[in-house]
Amino acid sequence: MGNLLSSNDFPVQGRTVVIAGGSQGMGLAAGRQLAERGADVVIVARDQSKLREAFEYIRQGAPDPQAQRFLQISADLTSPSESVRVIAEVVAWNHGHPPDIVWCCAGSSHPTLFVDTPVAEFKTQMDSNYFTSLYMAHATMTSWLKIPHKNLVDPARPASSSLPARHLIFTASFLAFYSFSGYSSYSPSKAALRSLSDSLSQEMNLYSAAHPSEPRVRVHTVFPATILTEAYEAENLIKSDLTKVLEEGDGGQTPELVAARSIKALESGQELITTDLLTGLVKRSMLGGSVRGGFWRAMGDWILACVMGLVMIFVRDDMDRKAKAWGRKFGASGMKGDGKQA
Ligand SMILES: NC(=O)C1=CN([C@@H]2O[C@H](COP(=O)(O)OP(=O)(O)OC[C@H]3O[C@@H](n4cnc5c(N)ncnc54)[C@H](OP(=O)(O)O)[C@@H]3O)[C@@H](O)[C@H]2O)C=CC1
Ligand SMILES: CCCCCCCCCCCCCCCC(=O)[C@@H](N)CO
Repeated sequence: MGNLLSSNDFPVQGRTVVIAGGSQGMGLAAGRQLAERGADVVIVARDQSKLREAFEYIRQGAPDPQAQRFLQISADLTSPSESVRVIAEVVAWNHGHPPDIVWCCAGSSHPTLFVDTPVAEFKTQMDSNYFTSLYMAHATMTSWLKIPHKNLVDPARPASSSLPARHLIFTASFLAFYSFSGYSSYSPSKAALRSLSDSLSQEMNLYSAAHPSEPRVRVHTVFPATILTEAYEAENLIKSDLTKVLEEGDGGQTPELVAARSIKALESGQELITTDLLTGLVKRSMLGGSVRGGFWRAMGDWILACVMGLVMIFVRDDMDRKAKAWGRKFGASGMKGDGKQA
């Protein structure tokens, strides 16, 4: 609430939101804030007891607990058939209607140096970060876009949809724009999400033109920097000291702040969303042909891109120097002291 009605591109009151990875961290914070805005919220994750706790926390945020509905579904989203089941359960629960908004927050990180990373982990990371989102996107898009022919020729339907748009939201990372030592198993999965997001958002033009009476589908990706969650504390236990030094310029944000800024950006219609200044700047050096959201925003991005194109040369150079100095001082493990991992 609190938004000018006319300028809100992301109305959620009375709408159904699915949050994949909604049982903790950023997904949980987003679920709670959307419930506070009047949405019906479905959370999906693997661990049942965390889901139960999260369900209660989200439900308690609802301003209208009589009217608003909530659902928890336990599923491992690295399996494509599980994503199909999740959407089918949501459709059945939602009186035969697909969800209006699907936000993919599931993911994990294993920030060890390349040769210190068990080789199986590279696939695990793609599964956990990229494929969980891709499978959810595929199941969701199928429910939205495979429209029965009879609906298309219904003369009672308006030629141009006045219904609010549907939204598919991915969660990537700062590291999708600029990666560095320690993130070789994680960053590629997040960069792939950005590429998927660009492909899908372009493809949606086809559907909005072919099915003008259906709600438009919008695709967004959020790129958080450090989020101060339990997962972040856990990743720091295996993270090399070198990686910690390289990222020490980023103080981190609470999951609540990341969720709040993401929702605000969605309300203002942004497609590639950053929630902190640093990532916003680095994004400008990497936008390429991604959607900017209007002429003036594009011009602002272009000016910042000139500046950031130069700044990133020095950012990279500085990190290269730090890595070399580290190697000379501590050897190749990336750890301080005798080079043995703690
Ligand atoms: N923390 C950070 O510093 C940053 C995180 N990110 C990204 O933001 C997102 C949220 O991060 P954060 O809040 O820290 O993460 P958390 O680990 O706190 O939460 C992850 C959520 O996803 C669920 N999940 C994980 N794997 C699966 C799976 N295979 N199937 C179903 N559910 C799954 C978890 O529940 P369960 O384990 O029970 O399944 C949990 O609900 C992630 O995609 C992360 O990569 C981006 C930038 C920085
Ligand atoms: C003006 C431009 C200056 C740029 C300086 C670069 C400073 C480094 C910021 C590092 C941020 C790292 C976030 C990682 C988040 C993440 O996804 C992981 N926590 C998951 O494992």
